[in-house]
Amino acid sequence: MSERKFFVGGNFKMNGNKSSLADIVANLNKIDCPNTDVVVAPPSIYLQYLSASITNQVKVASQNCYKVAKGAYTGEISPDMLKDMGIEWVILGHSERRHVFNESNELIGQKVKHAVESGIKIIPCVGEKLDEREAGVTENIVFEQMEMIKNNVSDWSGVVIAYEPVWAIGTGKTATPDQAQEVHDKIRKWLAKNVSDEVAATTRIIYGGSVNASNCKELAKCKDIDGFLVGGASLKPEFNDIVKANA
Ligand SMILES: O=C(CO)COP(=O)(O)O
Repeated sequence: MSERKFFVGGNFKMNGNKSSLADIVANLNKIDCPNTDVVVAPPSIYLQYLSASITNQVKVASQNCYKVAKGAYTGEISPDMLKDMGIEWVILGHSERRHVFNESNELIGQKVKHAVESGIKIIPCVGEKLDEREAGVTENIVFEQMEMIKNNVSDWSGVVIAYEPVWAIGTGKTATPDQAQEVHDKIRKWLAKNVSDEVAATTRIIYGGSVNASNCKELAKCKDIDGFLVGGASLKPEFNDIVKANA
């Protein structure tokens, strides 16, 4: 049994409105899972709405933030602002940020650095595209992304790594438990070699990509899968079952 606390994140992406989020919150408020960290990330305009209406231990995360504290950066929000509003977590480097909004590995590194230094907890995401997996370079891509994260993390205690193979996101094509475990194991060994044995042993590595109530239990059995980052299914009542995947 891993000593790492199970972690389940829900990434709502650009979905939801006051009415649907009220239903989602009613569902989230039924979660009673002290042995699991649960963190949900609504669109930023609803961060406050969610954090004000959640009544249990579920935490709220931003889906993104910028690399400096304040200034002339129209449309951006900073880790300081998130903290000011009581938000403790931020997702960084999600594949949609990387591939839809062309965020470079370098920019993600800068965001990671600033967020960690600002004292906010981060969920940096890594993962290969389909052509990269097919070309046999999954490891190179993931390690390159990990290198950028490592170079910018001064304190690993508030870091949860999300492995999200791009080909599995929103496609219904989940990585098999073996496929996911193989990459999680490689990331953990990479952390041992490049950071420290302690960081490798204690850092949660969560899987994302078409996780749902039917496939989560098998994935959760894998030794190096410490939880999930859930997209589509986090908008549905089945999210509560995913939270209990390791029970
Ligand atoms: O991108 C994801 C979570 O961040 C995964 O999305 P889906 O669960 O919809 O595939």
